[in-house]
Amino acid sequence: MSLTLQQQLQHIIDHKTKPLGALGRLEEVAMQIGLIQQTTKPVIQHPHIIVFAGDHGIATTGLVNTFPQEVTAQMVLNFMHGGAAINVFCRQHKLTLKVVDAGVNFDFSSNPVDLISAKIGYGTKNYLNEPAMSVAQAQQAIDKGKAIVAETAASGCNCIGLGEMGISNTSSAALIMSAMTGLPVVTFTGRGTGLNNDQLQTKIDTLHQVYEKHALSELKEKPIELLARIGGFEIAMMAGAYLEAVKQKMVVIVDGFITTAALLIANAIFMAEKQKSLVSDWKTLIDHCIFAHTSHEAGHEKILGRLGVRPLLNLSMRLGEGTGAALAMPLIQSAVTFLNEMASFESAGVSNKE
Ligand SMILES: Cc1cc2ncn([C@H]3O[C@H](COP(=O)(O)O)[C@@H](O)[C@H]3O)c2cc1C
Ligand SMILES: O=C(O)c1cccnc1
Repeated sequence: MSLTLQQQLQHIIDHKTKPLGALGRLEEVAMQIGLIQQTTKPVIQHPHIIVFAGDHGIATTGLVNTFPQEVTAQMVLNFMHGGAAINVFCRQHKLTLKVVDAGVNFDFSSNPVDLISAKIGYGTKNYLNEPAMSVAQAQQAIDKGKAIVAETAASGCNCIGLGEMGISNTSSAALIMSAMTGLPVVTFTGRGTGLNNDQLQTKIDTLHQVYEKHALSELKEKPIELLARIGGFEIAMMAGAYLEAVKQKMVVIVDGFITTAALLIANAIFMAEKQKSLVSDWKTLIDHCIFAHTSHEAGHEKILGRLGVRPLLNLSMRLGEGTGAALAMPLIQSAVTFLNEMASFESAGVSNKE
């Protein structure tokens, strides 16, 4: 009887010159990548980090954030000039970094920078008063995210980490997690970029109000409507990016808190399409994802538990930008390298256990 791919991979891993299971989580990652690429000899080619930036209308109220909205645009320029944390880690690990203007409240046209322009609008509307965007805009952002990843795949990349920049986007992420799980919004409301206790309470009260106003508890199975009410352009674009990356059979690395919220949206879209059998040959979106790290932001651990996944790292980081994904990349490359290059007991003439 012929072995399944999973059995073949397990056999190769178990016959490397090491005690059984001694490479721990790296063995799981090697197996996962082999299954994603449907081969016993997987490769990581031209790994990319793509950072999506967008502004949030709620940021202008100061009720949920400490930093002003302008910081989003300022950080995009910092990315372009190579000075942010994500630039440093991408340079260190030889990752290609792309930055996308998904909807920043700034006109970058006079800046001669290598920025992918995909602006859906100059920031979302303030969802305390009205929906953040139209359903058409949410859909447009998803489609744009798909197109950007399709282009990246066509350039020869088969491994991608997504990152984001958008002042106040921990609030959208918290609302999405709450709507998707049915758990109270307070479970997912954290200090973001550094709120003190009083400011945190104001954020919790504000988001609770938003949750009720937009009846978010009814939108668990309407991810695009949910995005339209309280999303961000960068979150919607990342959701599209995840969908396309999985379709392209890329290895997908999930960064932190906000990127996980975008993944929840993508997964809900995926499940709806699966039910309509539009994607019958796919398994689940989550199977294609390697979770880089547990963010320090409140609730990330809980949502990861709900998804049944265990990230590779826990460094108490709470930055975003794709930094956790960039740091996980060398581990992912090591998983593939040991699978391809390590000798087996047979080839090295090393005696295996009796
Ligand atoms: C200088 C600076 C650089 C950042 N890089 C990522 N974020 C992170 O913090 C923001 C979300 O936190 P909140 O919801 O509390 O505003 C996002 O832009 C996220 O990527 C940053 C935030 C700041 C201030
Ligand atoms: O983990 C994240 O993605 C995160 C946490 C706090 C602020 N910005 C991003």
